Amino acid sequence: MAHDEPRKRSDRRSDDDGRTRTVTRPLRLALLGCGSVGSQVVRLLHEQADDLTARVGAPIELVGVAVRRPELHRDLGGYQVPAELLTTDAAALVARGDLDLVVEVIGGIEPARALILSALENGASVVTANKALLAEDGSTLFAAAEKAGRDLYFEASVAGAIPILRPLRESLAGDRVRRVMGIVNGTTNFILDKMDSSGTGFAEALEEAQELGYAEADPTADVEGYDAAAKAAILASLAFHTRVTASDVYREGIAEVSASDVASAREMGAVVKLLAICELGEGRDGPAVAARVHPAMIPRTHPLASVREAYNAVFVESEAAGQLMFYGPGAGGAPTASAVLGDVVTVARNRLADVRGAGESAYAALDVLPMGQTVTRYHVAIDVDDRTGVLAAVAQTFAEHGVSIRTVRQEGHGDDAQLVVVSHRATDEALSATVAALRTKDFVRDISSVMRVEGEES
Ligand SMILES: NC(=O)c1ccc[n+]([C@@H]2O[C@H](COP(=O)([O-])OP(=O)(O)OC[C@H]3O[C@@H](n4cnc5c(N)ncnc54)[C@H](O)[C@@H]3O)[C@@H](O)[C@H]2O)c1
Ligand SMILES: N[C@@H](CCO)C(=O)O
Ligand code: NA
Repeated sequence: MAHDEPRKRSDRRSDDDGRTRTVTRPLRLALLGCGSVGSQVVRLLHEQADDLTARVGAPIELVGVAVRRPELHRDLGGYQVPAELLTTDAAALVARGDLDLVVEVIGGIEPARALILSALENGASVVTANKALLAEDGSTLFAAAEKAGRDLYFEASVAGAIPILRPLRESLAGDRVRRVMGIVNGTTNFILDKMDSSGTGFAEALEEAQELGYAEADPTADVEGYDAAAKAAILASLAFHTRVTASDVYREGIAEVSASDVASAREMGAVVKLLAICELGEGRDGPAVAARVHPAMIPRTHPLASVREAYNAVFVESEAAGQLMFYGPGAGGAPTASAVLGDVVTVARNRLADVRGAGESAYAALDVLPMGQTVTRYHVAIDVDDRTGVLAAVAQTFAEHGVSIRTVRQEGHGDDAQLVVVSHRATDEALSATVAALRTKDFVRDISSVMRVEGEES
């Protein structure tokens, strides 16, 4: 059904006493996918129907649920999904033409992308939790929403229940964001927290995360930083009004983080976290965006250091507001469904009022800095010969690459001698060249730990 002419959403009627009242028809919602998140969306829509009606101004009617195996979805926590609502034909459901809202919680690129595009073309607004799709091809979705005059909301796609995209899109729309630094993957935070609190190695901590159901059987997306990189792309796009895709984000996972890295961090009053960092840097032609995901040491006094277990948090620094911290559960069916429902209410209100919320904001169109040009600091633990002049030679190597040293300390003596150097800020290119040069020196026996340091200015 063409949606060029808005369907009539309410009628003005006169009561017997002559007062007019508004009769509003229900808003029709279709759900795509009924797994961890989708099943909780159905539950909340059902259990909170009266409150949602009051908040939106019209009832939200669930008119279809696309699933792969209907026999698995009849009973959702005691609520019987009417059999006639379940369908295995998601494409037909989104194309039926009378939908107001479509919630996509299937995940992945296809068929999610085709279904979202069809939903928008057929006149529905869309709410999605799909970080992978938004980070790969958000601009296609935004353009389709713009063309259709409909909304595209996705709060659940980054840090689950934590309100962070709405603050960036709306609350901070009058400010100038400088940096967004977050722990946006619960699985890896659980593993690193375990390594920190118990001294175990990566493999053992991963096994425990898998036993407790935090990590998937194939943990690649979390452990190698792909999940966090997708979220970083979404955060950077919103914070800096620039299109940033997952492939623009520099990415290193946590598989190489060793028990001795964690112990070394502890020695200097720091903790290792997998950080997603989106910030403004200096490009050749002015300000540019830098977006990266990698393990880093942060001081234990930093707000992000207190984020334990599988929790998420996002630390935002902006010009006028200063420092803001958003903290909470970054995953799980019900917490993620909370974020989805929040978007559903907003989008439903907009449909009733025949207005749109904020669309894509990419007007700044900043360049994205390569990792080599990004400014950071390094912590380097160097196993060295314990003799006169070695410390001076190490310092000389840093100086030759234009990298200034902030602190240096010696651990152990003789065969166990180690120099632990923390640099001042320099480009990643200069810092990695320094480490490469150190590796060639005859007095260097091994470089046992190299890690970036974040959370302090100098
Ligand atoms: N689970 C979380 O904690 C969490 C947190 C934030 C965001 N998300 C995002 O939410 C989305 C859903 O995640 P989930 O954890 O609920 O996944 P899930 O695997 O539990 O559920 C997805 C469901 O979609 C179904 N499905 C697959 N293809 C389909 C198709 N063609 N038609 C109909 N149904 C189909 C699957 O059978 C499955 O039941 C993903 O984009 C994910 O990244 C999840
Ligand atoms: N796998 C993610 C949750 C979904 O984004 C995590 O571990 O945080
Ligand atoms: Na969120």
